[in-house]
Amino acid sequence: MADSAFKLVSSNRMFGGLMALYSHYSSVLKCTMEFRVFHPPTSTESPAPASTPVLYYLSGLTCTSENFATKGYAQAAAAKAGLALICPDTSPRGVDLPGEDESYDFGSGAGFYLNATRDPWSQHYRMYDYVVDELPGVLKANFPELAVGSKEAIFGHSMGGHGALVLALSNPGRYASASAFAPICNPINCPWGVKAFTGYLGDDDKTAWEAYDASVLARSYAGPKIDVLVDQGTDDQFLKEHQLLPETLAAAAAANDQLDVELRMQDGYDHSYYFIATFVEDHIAFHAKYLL
Ligand SMILES: N[C@@H](CCC(=O)N[C@@H](CSC=O)C(=O)NCC(=O)O)C(=O)O
Repeated sequence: MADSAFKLVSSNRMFGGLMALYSHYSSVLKCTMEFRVFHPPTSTESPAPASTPVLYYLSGLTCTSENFATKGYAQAAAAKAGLALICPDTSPRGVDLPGEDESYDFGSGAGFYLNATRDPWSQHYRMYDYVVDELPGVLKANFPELAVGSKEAIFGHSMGGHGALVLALSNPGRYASASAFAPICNPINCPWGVKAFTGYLGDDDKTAWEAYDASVLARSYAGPKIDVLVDQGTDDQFLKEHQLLPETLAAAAAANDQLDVELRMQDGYDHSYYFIATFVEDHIAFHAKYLL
């Protein structure tokens, strides 16, 4: 086994809080993983047990935990609101599976926040369990001031928006709110999703895919009422390529009273971190309403 110790890799003071990078051995993914945490000033200055609400951010294809930390512009708003931002990586790393690094939309950097059932991927690619269970356990053990398990919300971008919506809708009551920037809303019907789900889950039983499709989950969601905010740029190349399908999610949610999805079409914005940075403050304020 690789070095299993939980470690602080680096830390920088930012807006009165701390932007930190950690590493640990994941027994779910069977590899060493990195994740970043923005600790707001309230949590570094007066760390009362379970007092700091936690907002998970799931990144998109090709990302690590770094993209959002360096290009998301979320820390000022999170510092002001007193929310901790948790940024996991997007896949297992360095596990050396054949074909893992051949394409940007499958394998490394493209874990799709699911539990693979097909060999060899099922040995390592279990990002759903990692984000829902293992990582919160690591946070709880190392940062007692974080309100893990009591005040949590989730958001993400593109593949990470898909992850945020799926995790929120398949764990009713766990996350106080969910939001997304340009999420993949109906992966069972888009090229990215079909490729990933075929590889990770196989195509013998496509009903198994539905557990990881936000639009399917939105139709049947029966948990406590949850509000969801989605921002989508109108000039997003992947929207035009029918990878994102926000209209399918909106239609599914419209038929379900337990779910309030606000889909905001943002004129002229693309799929990039410039778009995310523009609206991230709105998303932090949205989650703060439910977490504070
Ligand atoms: N072909 C491109 C596609 C990668 C890309 O655009 N990734 C997006 C997320 S797309 C859906 O999950 C991203 O966030 N990229 C990182 C960034 O910092 O912009 C490529 O390989 O670059």
